[in-house]
Amino acid sequence: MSTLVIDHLNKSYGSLRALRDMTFDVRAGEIFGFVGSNGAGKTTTMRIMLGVLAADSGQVRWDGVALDLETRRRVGYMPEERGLYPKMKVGEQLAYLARLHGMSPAEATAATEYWTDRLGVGARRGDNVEKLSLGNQQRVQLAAALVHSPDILVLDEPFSGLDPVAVDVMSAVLRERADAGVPVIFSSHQLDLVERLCDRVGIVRAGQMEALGTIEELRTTDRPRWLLDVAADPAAVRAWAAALPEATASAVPGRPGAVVVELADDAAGTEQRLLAGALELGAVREFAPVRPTLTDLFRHVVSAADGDAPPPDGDPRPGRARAEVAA
Ligand SMILES: Nc1ncnc2c1ncn2[C@@H]1O[C@H](COP(=O)(O)OP(=O)(O)OP(=O)(O)O)[C@@H](O)[C@H]1O
Repeated sequence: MSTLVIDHLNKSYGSLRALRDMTFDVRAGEIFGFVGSNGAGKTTTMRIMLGVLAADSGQVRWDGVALDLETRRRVGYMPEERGLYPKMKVGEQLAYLARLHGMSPAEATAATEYWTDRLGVGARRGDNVEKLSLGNQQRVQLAAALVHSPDILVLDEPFSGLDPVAVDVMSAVLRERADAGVPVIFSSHQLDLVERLCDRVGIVRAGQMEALGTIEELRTTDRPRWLLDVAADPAAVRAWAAALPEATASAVPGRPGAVVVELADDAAGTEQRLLAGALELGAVREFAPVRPTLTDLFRHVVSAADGDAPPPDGDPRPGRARAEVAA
């Protein structure tokens, strides 16, 4: 099984450093979610992966070998700027793209029919692309990325503008391709979707990979947070929580008897002592770990940001979440 390795990519546009040692990998059979704020460098990275843009330094390898023209023909790419010919018929266009990738006319026709049907635009094969709604054009664009049975999938915001049914179809297709051993990477700002779909996630900021890992790894913290809802005088609960040693407490809006306590460490039994302390105040209505969502993690990573400006060299960026640091 082959891994796609993005190895220390650097890229500047004039004086703007768009990528700074961008490093991660996408493994065969996984769906990798590539997230980051606007201008963080996702499209630049993907364009370099496709060879439509050259890196200043660094390399993209597949199966241990630098991506060459031949390997790039085996990539299914969905560019952010999209790339369909508006005045060409959907079916003809897809068959043409399949032929460009070396399929026979019969194979190209069969693949075109399969993917347009699968993506719900089979009835539009005879229409010019420009006649389709934006969402349907997007489905055709995904068909264009898939029609030649690629060994690698690189998709720039494939879900933007899709209705929920199309999102489900697209999600199922990506999972199916990954299950067939294809490394799949896509960028998205729809973090709930990324959280649901991806095996691993990379959060990019200012051209650099800031946090990398499974959602589970990224959510794991050495400062666990617990929600406590106690049937007692809210002021007493808050005072008790504020006085806890080595912990930070915050109120929960709309829930007077509840507090969220962030523990200083995850030493065994700490949370049980917390619970025991709360029980001395009154009956505990709820006691549960508070786990960050991908959106929380994203905010945390990106909150250190000041627009697109890269951090100064050596800046430790307090609080950065990094489950796995790419070598
Ligand atoms: N052709 C270009 N010339 C000059 N600057 C560019 C060019 N392309 C991108 N940039 C800049 O490089 C940085 C990275 O842009 P990129 O498009 O890779 O970000 P992105 O993460 O894909 O953003 P978005 O989520 O908004 O699509 C941005 O500051 C952008 O303005």
